[in-house]
Amino acid sequence: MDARTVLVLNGPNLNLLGEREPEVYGHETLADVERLCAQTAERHGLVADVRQTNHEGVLVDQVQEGRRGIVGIVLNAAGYTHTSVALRDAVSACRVPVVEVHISDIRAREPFRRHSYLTDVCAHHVIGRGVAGYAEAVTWLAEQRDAG
Ligand SMILES: O=C1C[C@@](O)(C(=O)O)C[C@@H](O)[C@@H]1O
Repeated sequence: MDARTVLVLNGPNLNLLGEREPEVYGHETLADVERLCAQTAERHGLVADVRQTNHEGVLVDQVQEGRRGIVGIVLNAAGYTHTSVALRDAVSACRVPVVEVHISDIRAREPFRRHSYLTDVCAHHVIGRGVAGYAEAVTWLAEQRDAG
């Protein structure tokens, strides 16, 4: 990772994109997300480093790894969004902007999804825009870098 890196972190069950509740998350897979992020980053002269883990501590480690010296982090923490103070604390410690992404509109789903521990510590949010939201998030980070 270096000053051209956008770190794209995906939490639990996002490895199942495409087969998991397609009526909610669509038919695109994590490989499609990876391709989209790589292409979007490349258009801005950046490099996307896309990862996925089902483990909370690993996600915390990955956020810490990206906390400085890169363009920013795109974070779809999936289920940990609604449960993890540890992840929120890791995001708070970041010196680079973190964009919260959700494929579905968590504000319009079950009540337990409406609260995010991450929202007020993230610099920007792209929620309910499908997989295309990842491209929006990468573009936002690229624009921030260009403006800064
Ligand atoms: O796993 C996920 C995916 C999600 O983060 C989304 O991208 O819409 C929304 C979360 O509530 C859920 O637990």
